[in-house]
Amino acid sequence: MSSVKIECIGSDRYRLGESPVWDEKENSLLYVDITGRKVCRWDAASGQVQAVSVDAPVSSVALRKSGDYVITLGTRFAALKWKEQLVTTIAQVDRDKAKNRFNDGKVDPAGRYFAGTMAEEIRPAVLEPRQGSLYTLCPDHSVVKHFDQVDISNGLDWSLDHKTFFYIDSLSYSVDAFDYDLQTGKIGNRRSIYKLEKEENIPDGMCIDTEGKLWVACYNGGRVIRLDPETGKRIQTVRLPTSRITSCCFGGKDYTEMYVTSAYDGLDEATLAKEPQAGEIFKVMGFEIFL
Ligand SMILES: O=C(O)[C@H](O)[C@@H](O)[C@H](O)[C@H](O)CO
Ligand SMILES: [Zn+2]
Repeated sequence: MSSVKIECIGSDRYRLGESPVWDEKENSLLYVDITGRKVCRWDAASGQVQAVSVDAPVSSVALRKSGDYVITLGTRFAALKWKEQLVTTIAQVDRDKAKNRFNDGKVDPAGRYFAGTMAEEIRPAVLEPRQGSLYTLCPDHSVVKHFDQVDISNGLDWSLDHKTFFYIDSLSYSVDAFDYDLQTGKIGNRRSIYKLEKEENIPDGMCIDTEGKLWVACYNGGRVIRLDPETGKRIQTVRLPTSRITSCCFGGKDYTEMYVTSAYDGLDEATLAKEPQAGEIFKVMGFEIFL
């Protein structure tokens, strides 16, 4: 039996909340609203949210040693100076695909920013297929392309021993693994480790816990699921009060809380009435693994 407790942080709702990242030094949660074109920062102590508006869909945010951030903005990797609200382009991808944008991204244990792209959605999860690619922004600002033919590049993370890279292309309904070489940043030997069940719907963002198990946000599935990458089995389900669950990360004191983002973009009036919490950011507490 699961005894988790779910709260929402603040009362703000986001069109397409994504990319939660815990900033330990600042005791804050960073996240984005992709279609709302905002990078947000929730201060855990005060409960206040600050936001920086940007001029294109912003799909992920990563912490920099300097204290500022790198973001994926449209088809660009860009630096964001928070106080100055200043955005400067670092690199651009998919120049031949005018309608593409970046989607989820995350930094590997050696400081490489992995992020993938996708075509513009006509409505959520409906788009021209195979237009996306997976890229890495290296610390020297060079960009590496790993592969193309991606539908919706989404959740990603690394195993605790850094030897495996986990990756989701949403419309494959699969969580995949690759061998990972931390020295070179190269990936290889792709295989599926879990196929989502019908009611779990579309796999979106993901994170890994201290036991090396994966947590996958289920878009249109109203839940996060915990997977054992060794056995390929689902070992826990945590239901959230809204259907469009987009991503998750651990954070808070000692990293015992999980922050979960959600979206309300594309929901019709009737669903919105039934799901008044669509688009909120949730905090999940009371995980058995930390008790
Ligand atoms: O949150 C994201 O990663 C995408 O930007 C969203 O658009 C949804 O995931 C997608 O619609 C369903 O897969
Ligand atoms: Zn996503």
